[in-house]
Amino acid sequence: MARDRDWQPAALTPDYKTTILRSPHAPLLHMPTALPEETGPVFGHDVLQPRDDDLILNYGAEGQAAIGPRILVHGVVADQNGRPLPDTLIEIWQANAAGRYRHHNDGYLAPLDPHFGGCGRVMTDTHGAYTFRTIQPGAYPWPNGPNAWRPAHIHLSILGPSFAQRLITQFYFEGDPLIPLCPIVNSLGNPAAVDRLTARLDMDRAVPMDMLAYRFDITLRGRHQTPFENRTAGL
Ligand SMILES: O=C(O)c1ccc(O)c(O)c1
Repeated sequence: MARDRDWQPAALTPDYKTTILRSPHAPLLHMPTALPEETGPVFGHDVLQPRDDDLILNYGAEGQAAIGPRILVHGVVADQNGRPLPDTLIEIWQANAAGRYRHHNDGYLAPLDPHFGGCGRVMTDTHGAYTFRTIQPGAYPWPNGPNAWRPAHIHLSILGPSFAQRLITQFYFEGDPLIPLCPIVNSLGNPAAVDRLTARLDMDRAVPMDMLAYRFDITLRGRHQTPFENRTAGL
């Protein structure tokens, strides 16, 4: 099924300032893929380490949990026909509870957490389902305007069976008042597309006395497809 480019964020959205310089200024070229991109490399369960799906514990010293609200995130990855996709690699990266990334380019004054790395990986199971544990990220300021703040979000990369099959996106948390103020969110022209990037509180999967749960389903292509992050929408 062809990608619906009107559903995806436009590459040039001037309110999101970095798109002005980096969006394509010439018409896109169609580059058909060939066997090398369509057949590999194949990622298997052997790429995962035991705590890759547990961002609460996978970075700190043994037994030291990261600081912040503990959450479980889960969902199903499905294709354009709603068929669940097993053995799909999901990579995760995010800021810590204070809104700071463990990255040398992040100069925000909020502290790093010595026990939080902010990266993880998980494979979908035979039912296309995934689950990981993490810390709810904080909102953070960014240099898009005098007082611009990103809503709390978690980045995901979903890799299909070959390199050319990749969806990179970021999801938000239901009820966050910063969502409608964000120019990156608003580069999605359609409220239904914003809805597709909003994880829902899921009390059925919350773990009593431990953590809340959020559900975020991912659909590749089709009418209800999960939108890309703006910076990859041109791909
Ligand atoms: O592309 C950017 O400029 C940009 C800035 C801040 C973010 O949180 C982000 O996801 C992208």
